[in-house]
Amino acid sequence: MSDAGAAPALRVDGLHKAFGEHVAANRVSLTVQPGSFYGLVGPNGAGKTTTLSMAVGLQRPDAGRSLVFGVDVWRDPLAAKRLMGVLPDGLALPERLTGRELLTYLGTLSGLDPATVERRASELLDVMELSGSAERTLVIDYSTGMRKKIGLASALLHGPRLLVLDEPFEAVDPVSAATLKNILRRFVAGGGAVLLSSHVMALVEQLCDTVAVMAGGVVAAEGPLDEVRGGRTLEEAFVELVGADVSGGEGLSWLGS
Ligand SMILES: Nc1ncnc2c1ncn2[C@@H]1O[C@H](COP(=O)(O)OP(=O)(O)OP(=O)(O)O)[C@@H](O)[C@H]1O
Repeated sequence: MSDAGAAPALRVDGLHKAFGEHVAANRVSLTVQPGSFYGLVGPNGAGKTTTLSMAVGLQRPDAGRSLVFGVDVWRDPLAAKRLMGVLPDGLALPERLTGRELLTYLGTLSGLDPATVERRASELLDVMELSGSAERTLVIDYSTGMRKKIGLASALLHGPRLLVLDEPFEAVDPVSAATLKNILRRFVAGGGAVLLSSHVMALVEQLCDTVAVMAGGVVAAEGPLDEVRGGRTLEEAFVELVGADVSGGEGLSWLGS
């Protein structure tokens, strides 16, 4: 293992993935520093999920590598996984468990002692507002927002130093979103690094210090938020960078007639 103290929290280097003729991620390189809140934005189909899933070791790249605090995700997956917490897109959770049972199961699997698992599970369930009556609910009966919250609790349970979160705020109500934002800010203030993808520019502007804009499988811009915005809103910069046609649906004459 290399010196984890000196290395970036995440270094993605030339990650490439094609599905048949279609290149979903084209030699993508990104660097997330410790203590950084990093936002990955891009239109639908830009390659964000493909990039994140390769970066964390869930999808094997055709080329390139991913290092978590200097540890190669594909060469040393166990060491890399100890350092990161992941909230994948379309998270598949064991569903016939309650939230507490799920955390207990995952905490035990990750090698934590039972007392630590119980203490952390209780704290996480409280903070995520999944204690009380929600504790008796099976994950299969959770709403989408509750799934995101238990997914984030699962990602935090083993005390990672890097969080990689694919659309963590999707379908989360505003009160829960405020709670999640506070948890993530605290995590970053404590020296952790967060990489998240989102479609919500306002949220990325509010939370992130560094952003990357992806379009058509390539990184169109990466850098400090203010640099990428260049005096505009992130949304304006985004539209310009991805060359989007922001038409108002002029063809839809039957709408509103
Ligand atoms: N397993 C797969 N098989 C075939 N094509 C795929 C597969 N996964 C992704 N793609 C294609 O790769 C491209 C990038 O998809 P990806 O899900 O990475 O984009 P995204 O930026 O996360 O999009 P969204 O914001 O809509 O979630 C899309 O054109 C998608 O159809």
